Amino acid sequence: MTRLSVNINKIATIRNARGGNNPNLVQVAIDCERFGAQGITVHPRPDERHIRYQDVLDLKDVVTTEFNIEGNPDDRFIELVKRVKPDQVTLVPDAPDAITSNAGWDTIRNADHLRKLVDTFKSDGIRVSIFVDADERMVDGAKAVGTDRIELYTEPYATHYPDNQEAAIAPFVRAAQRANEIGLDLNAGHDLSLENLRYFNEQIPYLKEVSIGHALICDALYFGLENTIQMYLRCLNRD
Ligand SMILES: CC(=O)[C@@H](O)[C@H](O)COP(=O)(O)O
Ligand SMILES: NCC(=O)COP(=O)(O)O
Repeated sequence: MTRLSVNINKIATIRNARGGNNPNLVQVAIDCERFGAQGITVHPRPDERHIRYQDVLDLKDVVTTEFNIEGNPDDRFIELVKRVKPDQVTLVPDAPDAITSNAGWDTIRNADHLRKLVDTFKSDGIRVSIFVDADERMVDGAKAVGTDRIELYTEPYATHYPDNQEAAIAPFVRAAQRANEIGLDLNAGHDLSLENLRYFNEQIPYLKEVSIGHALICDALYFGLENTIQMYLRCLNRD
């Protein structure tokens, strides 16, 4: 079964637009779980343009499914994650000024750095996932630094899916097979949507979890949050 973790960054974006507490991020997280989400993902960024560090502390007390914190492991992020002790931390190499995540780690060039990070989080009992492109060398590099999981960066899949599904999925199938062969569990995320999710999940049987934010929150404007989460869950149902 592939689990759906709802990324609530965009809820914080809307809240921050007016400076108050509407929508209430904590209540939305509780409601996402009530509507069927099997995890909550947040991606605090140094400028706190959506998720604030305080939000992560507040969410720790209410998330009852899987809590996944994603981000670039600078000192403040490391301290936050070690304080909150979520179920999973996903390490993402995004620059502070990036509009959104735009690449996976070079797990070979950054091996020493990643190994230390993996050790520090695992020593606190936090599962570690490393964000990587669909490249078997990067998958092998992730395994070598001791991570529990990888998250495949799916933006290239989402971009090419409308033109050629088979070509778009091919590198992801190869990377997923490699991860499975060497005993790495597999997550995926970025720009997954109602259009492209079902095919991705069908083609990659080893998938443990997808984290989805942008498209899901956009869809919720039309279909409502409960309906939308149920629609995404149906895309993940392989029966
Ligand atoms: C790692 C990843 O792909 C997502 O966390 C994505 O970066 C969402 O972040 P934003 O909501 O800031 O775009
Ligand atoms: N890890 C990916 C994520 O959390 C959500 O990415 P997106 O759906 O907002 O592109």
